[in-house]
Amino acid sequence: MTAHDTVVEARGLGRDFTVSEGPFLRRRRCTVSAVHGIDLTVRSGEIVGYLGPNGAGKSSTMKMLTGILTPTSGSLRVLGMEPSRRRTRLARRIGVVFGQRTTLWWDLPLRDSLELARHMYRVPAADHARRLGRLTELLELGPFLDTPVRRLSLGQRMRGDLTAALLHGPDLLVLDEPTIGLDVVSKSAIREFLLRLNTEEGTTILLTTHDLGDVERLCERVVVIDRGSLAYDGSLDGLRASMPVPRVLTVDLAVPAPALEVEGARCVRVEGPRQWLELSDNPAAVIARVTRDHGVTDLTLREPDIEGVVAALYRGSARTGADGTRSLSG
Ligand SMILES: Nc1ncnc2c1ncn2[C@@H]1O[C@H](COP(=O)(O)OP(=O)(O)OP(=O)(O)O)[C@@H](O)[C@H]1O
Repeated sequence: MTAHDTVVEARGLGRDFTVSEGPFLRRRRCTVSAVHGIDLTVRSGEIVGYLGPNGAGKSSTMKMLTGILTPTSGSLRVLGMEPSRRRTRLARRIGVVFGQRTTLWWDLPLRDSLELARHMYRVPAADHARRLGRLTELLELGPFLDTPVRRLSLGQRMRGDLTAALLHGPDLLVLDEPTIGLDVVSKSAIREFLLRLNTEEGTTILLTTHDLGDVERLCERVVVIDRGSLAYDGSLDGLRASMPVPRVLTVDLAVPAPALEVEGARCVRVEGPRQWLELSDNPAAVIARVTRDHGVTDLTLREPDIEGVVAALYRGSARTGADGTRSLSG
């Protein structure tokens, strides 16, 4: 596969659901449009974050990409195949991990679960042994390969699920919230592993996440979807620049004081000795001013999380990014 191969090609992709609404006996059938008019091209070797608020249509898109759901409009090709018609063939070339579900057998040792995955994907024994050896090393599975899955921690289970999804050497890895519920160390281990997988094996990765840390560490490109349609496709910096969401500095004063007046900041909340300042200047300059003029016991700087950025996008402040990224109003 060359670097310019297209892995995902969606044009005008849509999925409607028919649902019953209203009180009993007066129920009406109506159509919910979960996804509509999505144009998306993902090229080989990219890591793309697919972001959006709850109910935006992320899972529905992922299910169409993996062939679980059939689109109701538009066209979709994944690795040159129409997913819903070539689900089994496609499954041999993609890996899928849903962070909140496991594909591992609860009562079996991890090693046996992975052996079953080998049979499901019909991976030759020698290939399996080679890949399992490599993944065991990279994901440090050794200490718990013989532990039943039900006794694994969430972080260990996620490493097991990633291994199961990668043993057949897929070209595309689809991840739904891969770090949800994990502690900081486990999150970091998973992110570093995914980066290595991408750079060393060229695996294309498409992931949904609500964690800005995942996006910042992994995704050069983010695609934002809201209310079923594409809202942004470009870099994270471009997204941030196109809608500045203020950073907030929390200041703990030695003694309670009225709202601080500091150049480059605006006090938005006071609670006893603690104050929250929205910054319009660079944080270092504001921190220098605050500590020069006031007795401060602690300072915390909070970056806007991805939900905040996405929410701002839908308060109508989106513009076209300076780096050529685009944003469409939803
Ligand atoms: N099987 C279904 N039947 C009816 N409506 C559905 C079905 N699946 C999804 N929807 C609706 O489609 C819309 C998009 O849902 P989807 O699960 O794709 O969003 P999401 O972005 O993945 O949300 P979350 O972040 O909460 O998982 C929602 O309004 C949801 O209620």
